[in-house]
Amino acid sequence: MIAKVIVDVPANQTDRLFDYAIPKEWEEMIEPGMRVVVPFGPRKIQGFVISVVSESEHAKLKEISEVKDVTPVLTKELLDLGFWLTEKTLCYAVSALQVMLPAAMKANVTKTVVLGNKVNHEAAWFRMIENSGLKWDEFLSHFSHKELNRAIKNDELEVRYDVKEKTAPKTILSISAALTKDELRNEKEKMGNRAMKQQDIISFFLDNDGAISYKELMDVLDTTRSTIKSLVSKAILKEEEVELYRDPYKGRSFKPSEAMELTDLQKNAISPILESLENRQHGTFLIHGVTGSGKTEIYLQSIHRVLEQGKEAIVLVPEISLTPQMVTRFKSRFGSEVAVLHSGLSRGEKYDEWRKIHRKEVKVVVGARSAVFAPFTNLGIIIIDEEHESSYKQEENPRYHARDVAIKRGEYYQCPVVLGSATPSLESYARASKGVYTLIELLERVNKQAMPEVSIVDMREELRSGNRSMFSNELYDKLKERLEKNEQTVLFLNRRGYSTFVMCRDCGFVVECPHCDISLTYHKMNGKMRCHYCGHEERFPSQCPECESEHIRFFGTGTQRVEEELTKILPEARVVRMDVDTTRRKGSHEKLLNQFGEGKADILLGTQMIAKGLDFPNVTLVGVLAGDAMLHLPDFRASEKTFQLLTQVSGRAGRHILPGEVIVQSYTPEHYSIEMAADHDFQSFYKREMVTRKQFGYPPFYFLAMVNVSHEELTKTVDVTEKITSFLKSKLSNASVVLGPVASPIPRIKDRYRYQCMIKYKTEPNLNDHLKEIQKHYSKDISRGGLQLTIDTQPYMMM
Ligand SMILES: Nc1ncnc2c1ncn2[C@@H]1O[C@H](COP(=O)(O)OP(=O)(O)OP(=O)(O)O)[C@@H](O)[C@H]1O
Ligand SMILES: [Zn+2]
Ligand SMILES: [Zn+2]
Repeated sequence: MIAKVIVDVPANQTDRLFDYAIPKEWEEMIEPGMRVVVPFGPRKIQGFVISVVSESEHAKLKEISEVKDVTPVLTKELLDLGFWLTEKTLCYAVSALQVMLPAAMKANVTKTVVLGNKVNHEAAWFRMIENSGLKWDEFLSHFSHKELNRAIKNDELEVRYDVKEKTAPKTILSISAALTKDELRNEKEKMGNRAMKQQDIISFFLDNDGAISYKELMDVLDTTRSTIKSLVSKAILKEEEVELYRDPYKGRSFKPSEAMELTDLQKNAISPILESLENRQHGTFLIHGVTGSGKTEIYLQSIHRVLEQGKEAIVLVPEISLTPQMVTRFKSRFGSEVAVLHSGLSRGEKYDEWRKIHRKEVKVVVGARSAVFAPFTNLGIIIIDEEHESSYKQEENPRYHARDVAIKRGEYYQCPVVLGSATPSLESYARASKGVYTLIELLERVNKQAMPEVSIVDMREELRSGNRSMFSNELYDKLKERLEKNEQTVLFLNRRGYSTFVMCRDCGFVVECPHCDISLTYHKMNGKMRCHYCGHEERFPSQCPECESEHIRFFGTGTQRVEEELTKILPEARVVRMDVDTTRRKGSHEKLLNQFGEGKADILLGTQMIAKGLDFPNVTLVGVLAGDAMLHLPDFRASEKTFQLLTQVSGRAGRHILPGEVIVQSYTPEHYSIEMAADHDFQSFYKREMVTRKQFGYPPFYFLAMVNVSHEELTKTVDVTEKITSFLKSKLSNASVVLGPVASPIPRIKDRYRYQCMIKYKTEPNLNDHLKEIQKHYSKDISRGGLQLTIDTQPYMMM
């Protein structure tokens, strides 16, 4: 028998099926979707079996050297999905297959440079490599890529690959009874009144079933390892390795929650979803539900129905709203049926959660983007909460959008896909308006609480009237009022585009990264300036490098500075600060939130990560310090993002009995995205923004594709982008627009220049073929490492 295998070498030349002979002893065993190790040139690499056939057109085949799995890790459905992804996102098949598996299952290939067939004693590396070879990275720290390539071509050097598994399941030595209960009773009687300690242990196994670890048994019975061992040696008990799951939620109990009686609005909203479930028919539903309208309860009750049908559910939640609060809502409703997948888990923990799904030990998975690939085989529903979030798009290969994958899987399983948001993306809302998706509206909050009152403060006015602080008078007064009334405030600072850059007050010089064209950010913690793109660090200069003035200062408003100012103007306020710095440690996110939730703080100050999902009854004021910070990003979605963010943040106030109030500070208060967010007016925003999109030819009126080129040499970068642009212009119809070559908004990162070419089109049936041709044409330049080319068929990052 022959296995057709996709090998783990992401390169143009290897992006196809290779035939391998299956050794006799494995013929029964090998199935599509299993991982194998195969010889490939001089090395051994990992691969995926795609199909098993009886004949090959090639005469002499190498044999598979190792089988890594006992059961397939990818089902037929997922294998097909992988090839669909490959077509759609123009990635290598192996990247598409790999993205569906936890990182721990990726082969860890170590590369070693060893001597080739032609020995060159003169070469500078000869002595260093002679005996055992040199690790790839080490070699390249001494010699250049060019030298390496030349030597490989001349057969003087070779690269050896070794496959190593990254994470093995964790096991623990456990004890269980080796005999039936009757036999155990017999053994115990035989002991008479000797060996009482051993009899205690036997009694324990008479009362309990299953296995228990040595440690636990020793603790419970206050006995010793040797006492237990003696029973093992008499074959009364037996030892076995039991797989242990690294459960990140271990030891925490979740109060069980009951389904709530749905409001009439919720009942209307859920009914088309339930109908789709009963009819076993796929449909995509967009729930446009204002913040606090009870969308989550609808998700929970839909899932409940799915479980009753004996099926499984996937719930996608953006990484930053995958808060302990969110997880608790699912765990307390569905208990141990729930697996959680998010980036806060260690590699091993993710692997364990994945295996629970793979072995059908859970029926619900709650997770970030990649959870859309959960290896269920009887899916009943896929839910995407906060569907507008751009984190559902993966920004590395394969550049997929979780929404597309969800719909593809929903079609396969003939099950509903539910998208939910208070601020749907323009793309989804347009599709719902056209009837491609079913629109479900939920425009009132549960219990009809009013939407919070939003007032916009013009910060230019504040400045004119002499207030130089980052708090407007109005926000200050309201903060003080909340302190007096013992109510809580959420203060939101959008740090993106608002970080602390360093500038000379005399000449206006801004300190930039020497490798990337962006300014360095000042970090108070260590007094250094740091580049957010490449990590480059510098000491804070004592004088301006340009004019030597001593008036060089940091500007902008990081959360640290806000906190400092708060303690100055409101010394009695207890502040919890949540940002990347304070939540780096595992569990700190949860701890800070609990602290706030238990009323141990008056103000929760934070970045994006506090913008959504949080639900605290005592929060009556939300302050947005810089409402327009995102508005001026070079991104056609800037207004949409601003609207979404302001709406989400405002949604944190007055969700329960106490009414809420929101203050948005802005330097451009008249911008429609700010005004309409303040009015909670999604419809008007949608209409207004659609006009702009139509006018400038952006989604959802046009499709986009983006080609990004980067190289260390500027001329090469421009030259390649130029060629690509004119190639596409010659191939595409006149109705399509090809823009470029232009420098990317960040024109240089890590010493590499960046140019782009953007394609706007309505129909281009052959676009992907043309793009593939480009990929193929430059594949040599790419594999030599000089040129980077990324093609995105659905771009979200314009930078
Ligand atoms: N039928 C119901 N009866 C009583 N309370 C409800 C009901 N449905 C939801 N709630 C409560 O209303 C609050 C808001 O609901 P939920 O969090 O589900 O809204 P949401 O639309 O998901 O909000 P957001 O988009 O802002 O996160 C929650 O505290 C929830 O427990
Ligand atoms: Zn200066
Ligand atoms: Zn840099």
